[in-house]
Amino acid sequence: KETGDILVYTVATEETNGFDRYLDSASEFNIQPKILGFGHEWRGGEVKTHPGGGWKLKLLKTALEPFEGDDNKLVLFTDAYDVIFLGKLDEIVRRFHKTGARILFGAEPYCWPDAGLETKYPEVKEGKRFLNSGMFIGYVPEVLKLLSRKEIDDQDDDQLFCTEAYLDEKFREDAQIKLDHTNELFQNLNGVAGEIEIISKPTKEGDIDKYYVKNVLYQTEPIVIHGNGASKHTLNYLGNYVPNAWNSVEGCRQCKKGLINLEGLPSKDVPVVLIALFIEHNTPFLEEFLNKIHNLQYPKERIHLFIHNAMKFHTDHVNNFTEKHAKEYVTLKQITPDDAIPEWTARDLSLDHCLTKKCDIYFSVDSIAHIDNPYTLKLLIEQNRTVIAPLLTRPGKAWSNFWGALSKDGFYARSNDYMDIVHSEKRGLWNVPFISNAYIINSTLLKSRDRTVINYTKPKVDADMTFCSNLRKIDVFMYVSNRVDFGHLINPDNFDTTRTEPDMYQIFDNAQDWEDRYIHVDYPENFNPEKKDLQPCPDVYWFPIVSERFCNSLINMMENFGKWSSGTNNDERLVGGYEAVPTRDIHMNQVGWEPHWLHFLQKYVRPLQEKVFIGYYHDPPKSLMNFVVRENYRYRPDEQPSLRPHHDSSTYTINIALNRRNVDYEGGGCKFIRYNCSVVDTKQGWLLIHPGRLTHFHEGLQVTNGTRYIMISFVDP
Ligand SMILES: O=C(O)CCC(=O)C(=O)O
Ligand SMILES: [Fe+2]
Repeated sequence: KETGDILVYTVATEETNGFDRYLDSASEFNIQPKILGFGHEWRGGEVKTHPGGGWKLKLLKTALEPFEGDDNKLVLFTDAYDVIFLGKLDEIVRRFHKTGARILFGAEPYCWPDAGLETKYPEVKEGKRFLNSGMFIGYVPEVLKLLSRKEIDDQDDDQLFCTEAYLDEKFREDAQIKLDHTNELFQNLNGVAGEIEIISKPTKEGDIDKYYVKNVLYQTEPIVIHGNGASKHTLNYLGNYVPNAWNSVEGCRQCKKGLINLEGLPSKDVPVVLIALFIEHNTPFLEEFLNKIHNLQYPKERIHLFIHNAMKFHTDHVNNFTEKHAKEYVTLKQITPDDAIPEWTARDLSLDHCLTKKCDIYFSVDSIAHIDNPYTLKLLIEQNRTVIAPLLTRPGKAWSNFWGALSKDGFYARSNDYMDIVHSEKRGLWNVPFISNAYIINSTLLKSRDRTVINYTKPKVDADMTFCSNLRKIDVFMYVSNRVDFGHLINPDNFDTTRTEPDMYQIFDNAQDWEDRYIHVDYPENFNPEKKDLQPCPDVYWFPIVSERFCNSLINMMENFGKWSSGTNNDERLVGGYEAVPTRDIHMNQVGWEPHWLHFLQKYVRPLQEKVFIGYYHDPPKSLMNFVVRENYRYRPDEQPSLRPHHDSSTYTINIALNRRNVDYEGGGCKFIRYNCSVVDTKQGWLLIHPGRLTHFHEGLQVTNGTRYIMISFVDP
């Protein structure tokens, strides 16, 4: 059989993620390459592939010399770190024989490293014209002839060496050297990403779809691919699917490779983790961010904490957290706004701090990254990759913490599968060129290179971009996983910390977080068909709607604003300037919160209204009068602690109790005169909803002690 007579060689001095992938792809097809140069200092120049691969060719020459007289022996030589096999050796050999060459090189669109040689190249009718030395196959005698054609130095450029041989017409003809112009066998990826597609089709056996690389320009399916030059990320992208990294039956096959299991390990044996938290910007819902970190299911006696807080606004949040919880962790290192340490430095410091603490795992989390899944840390460690991020997205948006592709200048570009990944229509493990906001790093990487290689610091460049660019340079793969849901990203864009209670204003930008904090935990129960609606008086309904936190925040917003109305009939805030039944109040628009409130009415109140007052639809609900009433008990007769009987100018009115009867105040309540029915036992965060006109003539009852706050809206006046 032909394949017994082929030698497969590569050169690699050390293990890298790319080398592991090369070996994995080889073993997928039972190819057993011989590795030359392993464990040696690289002697082929600074860039590991080229220029300066003379040493590679010398190693190959030495390896082939024992086979010199073996006229029928073939040799397949490829780079290692940036090559993937997509087919079996006998198929590779078959395609080689079809070309009639004695040596076949892969081709590429660039005349490199010496563009001046372009005119010396034979013209081609179709395909790429220039030689690339990263992949070739040939008969041993001819390959040895090629390698002996001239003296080679370690530092020489291997591609130039092979190019000169090819451009020597007599030599080319004698040795029958050809280029694989149209990618029948070899595909160099640099500059041709637009010709390459991932296709899926059933295997010969039938019942499973697998992925293949297709060159759609030449309609070929090359079976050895090479991420030469700037095309490493194209190769990484393809490597997410081929060879058999994905298929229609098993989904993400590469996800299941190399896993470790922490389940059942005693705490003392689980990896030591440094969790590094970065608060570099004012961020909504920071308390929840910290709590989610604290809720991670991982032994705290194996966790060191590092917190860089650059924002004064968050000092109390961080201090409250550390005062409460720091003791539970092995150590805590805190950098405060007063330390005035810039982000870049803090991030670099945290890497060193991890090593100081003899960490096994570094886990970096930015303040916008909400790790909702408490198993995230454990799952990421078990995935056992050098660098891996949990996929985090802005809910309902295309925004995420990874880039699927890179533009030429190293910025964001969208990959074909980006939306499928962001929306988790495809779940798996994705090798991508940029991750941020939350990721773990195996400390073996941090130990293997110092801060001159792995760091965040480059003047005027974003810290994450610098970091990822550094990792790309040393061939470290960055994975993002969406195997399960891990969490989401906060949108900090419109966070106005000059407001009192700024998170209350986040109902639009961070809707889910807003709901989690400010909507009553029992709100969904209002829609449970098994439950009977509470009706304390005829056509007055009673529902839990907002949290205690909401109530306190709204009171705080109003008290901080402080300009309570006088409670007289003259009210310059109203169009007519006259209020027949005045209260001491502050309107929502006075604190810039009316749009938020109207949205709240539409999203949370309207469904309740539609449920109890059947047949009335008014979407969105309109309301001009939205205000918080403060009723102080005073002995002075001119302070009105009650409200005389009246109708509201509304189709329906909502009335939310913001504080606690018999704790914060006594008395108070609302009496519906027509039914001789009062609601006095109001509950904080609960809403009363009743018709405004005709039937529900009502009065506010006397507050007999303390201060009562209620939130009122006259809906659809
Ligand atoms: O005090 C109450 O609960 C009733 C308030 C009221 O009816 C109003 O503000 O229009
Ligand atoms: Fe009223």
